Amino acid sequence: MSRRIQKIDAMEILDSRGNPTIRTTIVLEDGTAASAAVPSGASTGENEALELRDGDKRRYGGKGVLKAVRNVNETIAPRLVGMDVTRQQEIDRFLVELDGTETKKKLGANAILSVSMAAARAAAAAVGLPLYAYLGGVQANRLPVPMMNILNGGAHADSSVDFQEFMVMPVGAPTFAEALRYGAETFHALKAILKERGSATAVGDEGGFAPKDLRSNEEPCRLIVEAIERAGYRPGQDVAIALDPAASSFGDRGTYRLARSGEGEKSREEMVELFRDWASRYPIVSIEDGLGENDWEGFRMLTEALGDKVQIVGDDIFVTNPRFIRRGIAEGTANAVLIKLNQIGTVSETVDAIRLCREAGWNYVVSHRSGETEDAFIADFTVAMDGRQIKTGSASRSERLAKYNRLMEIERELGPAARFENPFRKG
Ligand SMILES: C=C(OP(=O)(O)O)C(=O)O
Ligand SMILES: [Mg+2]
Repeated sequence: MSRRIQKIDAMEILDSRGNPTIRTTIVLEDGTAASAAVPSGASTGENEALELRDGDKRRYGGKGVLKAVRNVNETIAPRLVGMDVTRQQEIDRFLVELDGTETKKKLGANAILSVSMAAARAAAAAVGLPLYAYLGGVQANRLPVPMMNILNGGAHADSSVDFQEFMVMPVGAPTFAEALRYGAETFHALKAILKERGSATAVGDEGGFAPKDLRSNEEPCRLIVEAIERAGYRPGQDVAIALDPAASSFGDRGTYRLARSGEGEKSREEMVELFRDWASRYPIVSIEDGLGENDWEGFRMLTEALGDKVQIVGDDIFVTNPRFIRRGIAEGTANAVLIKLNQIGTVSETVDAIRLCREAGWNYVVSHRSGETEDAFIADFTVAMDGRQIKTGSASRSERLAKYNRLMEIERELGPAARFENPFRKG
């Protein structure tokens, strides 16, 4: 059966914020067809690969992606037709070279990634394997612990907190499906607590609650501990807390302005002290982007202060780019990397970023974007990469549940071979 590419067809679709994004379908000579859709961030890192948008204000306020669609259909497609779709690295290298820019700004990282992901999916279908097994081989049998964002702030909601994400991690669950249940029950308990207080229970972009009446950035931690207990779990042992303040959105280079909560300005030293204090009082196991994307010194200080107890994750600072991750490893900037395929723009380069983490003994967390689609690629990708953590929103909003539900399906499919364990347990 021929695994050669016969046709590539991209189109504009909408993401979970109602903004345009791109979906590409690859059809092989043997008739196999597979599609992939690309997500989009709101609190993007300044060094991310470029998401090409039309800029025509008459369509979606300039956010259309027809140029990216055209780049796939008119520039990429004719050159890839006839190629063996299982040659992922060759396809990705070809796409990178065809673009020829550092940030993929010529063709657009959204255009390029849609082809790269669709190729992986078409190849998996052609060889008759689930995507996780195709990309990960026989060892791809570990399910990740979900990081479920149950309270939203910052760039993802009009709530009264500056910090973007307050997540629960069911680290004590025995299986992925049980972890999801612990997380969903904690989400429901938090809803009940917010209702009792008279707070709003509408949700933000990633499906976490977004109340406007919280008076500090710390209050969500207190409420979440209460929710964990009310759901019948032990804070820290069964369900822990992970944070993504996304600090670049409220400061950088050493000064942080906590305006929404009215907590005022903080230096990098004060931010590090805040996290040290919180980590001593709450069951916090992971802090992502506690400092801004250019505050390498602040990151290093936080890692020095807490890195032996808490996972320090770099998102905006590393942008899934091996160049920045290498610097981080050399300088002790963090001990983990957030992995987002569209920050770098091809499947192969994302795998390279993960390989670097593994070699350095760093953790890595595969992540959704705040503007998502129903595409569950990252669920399979996480299992393929033996990723032990996935961050993909709360237990509400179907674009987030598409990933969690796919992981339940994978766990069921793997049967007794499925593994699941607390990524922070020592020894
Ligand atoms: C998922 C995130 O948000 P966005 O997609 O808006 O960058 C994040 O900051 O980790
Ligand atoms: Mg982040």
